[in-house]
Amino acid sequence: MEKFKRVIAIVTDSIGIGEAPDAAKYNDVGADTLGHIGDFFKGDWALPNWQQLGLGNIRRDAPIQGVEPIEGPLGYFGKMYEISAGKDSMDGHWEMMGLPVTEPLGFFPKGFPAELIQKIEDFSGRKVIVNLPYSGTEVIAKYGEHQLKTGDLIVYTSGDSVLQIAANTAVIPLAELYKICEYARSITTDQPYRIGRVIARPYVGDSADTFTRTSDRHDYALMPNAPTDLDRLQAAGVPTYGVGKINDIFSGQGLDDGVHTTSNDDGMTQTIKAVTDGRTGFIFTNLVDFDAVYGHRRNAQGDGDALMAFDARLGELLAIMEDDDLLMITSDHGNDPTFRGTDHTREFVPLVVYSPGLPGNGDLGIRSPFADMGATILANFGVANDGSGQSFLNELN
Ligand SMILES: O=P(O)(O)O[C@@H]1C[C@H](O)[C@@H](CO)O1
Ligand SMILES: [Mn+2]
Ligand SMILES: [Mn+2]
Repeated sequence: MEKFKRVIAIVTDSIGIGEAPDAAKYNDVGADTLGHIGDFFKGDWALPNWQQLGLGNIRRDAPIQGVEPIEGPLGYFGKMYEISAGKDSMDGHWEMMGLPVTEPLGFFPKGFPAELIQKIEDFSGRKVIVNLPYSGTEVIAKYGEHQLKTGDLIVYTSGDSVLQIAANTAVIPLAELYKICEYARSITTDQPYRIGRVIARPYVGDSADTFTRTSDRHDYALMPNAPTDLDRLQAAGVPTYGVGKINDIFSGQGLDDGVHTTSNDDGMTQTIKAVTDGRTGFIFTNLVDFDAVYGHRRNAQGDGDALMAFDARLGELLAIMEDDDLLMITSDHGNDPTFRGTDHTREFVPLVVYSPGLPGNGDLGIRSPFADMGATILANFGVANDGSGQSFLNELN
């Protein structure tokens, strides 16, 4: 008999809480997404709902300005660090679900090999330009007008294992962009090109200062190369529901159902709706704006504002939770908006767990790998795990 009839896990994508133990390997020493956003606001910001659950209690030693530790938080608090080789969304989410990505994927800091580019050109009948690591907003600002004239494909990458294709839908219709991405995905699943994600990046606009990316982004992740905790839950008859890009990240594997979202706000609306609709089992939500709209744009103001907007919606969710609901809030990697470059940052991620039916005020300590989260969800539903994580269900007392 499960302890909780419904477990909700919300991933605040890219909200790290300080450099990870192996940050030096990624040249990310000093990264601290939440701490540096707090510094940017000089403490003049607040996340009252998340703080009352215990977010500020994770960092007693170096408090986040504006989100200090409190006496008697309502939830359980801790932080996790990952063992996956990459610091990307796919690695982080798969590891949460018991499948760390320890075998390094293809990274192309100097651009993709000519033979790979040639295949994409032959398939699409379009020339490929750029083929370098780039910020996705800067690359369309710089090459978008060229693309409008020529219909060339803008291919670029980043510090992650990603192959991104940006296309103005006025000259490359969305359906064609998806077809090209699906082809690119099909030729990049095995070494030496085993790439974590192919990402379709549609945008609109007729000049460099009006180009705007749309929410029709689509991430084509690798298929999980082994069962995840989602598969184990599904096989045990526990309903699994994905909100936001969860479905893309797992290529739908292990998910009964799901809903695409257009923003963090939509993501919280859909999560709250899943509760009011009476969905039970595991509800897995990703809120991507912190990463895609603010983190990669090094926009600390926007990131902080988005966190405060999330916190307000979190208050609505807390108000409708019942004693047999369990909520987990965590992240998949960092993306410090005050840090050099525009890539993710290798950080600890916060872990806050709450149920109205639990006394709270518990320290979950420092955990690794992220798979402890999935192991806890499996334990709640009485489903055997594969041993990659340790459940903390019994610490929720
Ligand atoms: O197009 P942008 O710069 O937003 O691309 C970022 C870089 C990451 O690899 C990718 C996935 O998170 O988004
Ligand atoms: Mn992410
Ligand atoms: Mn990202």
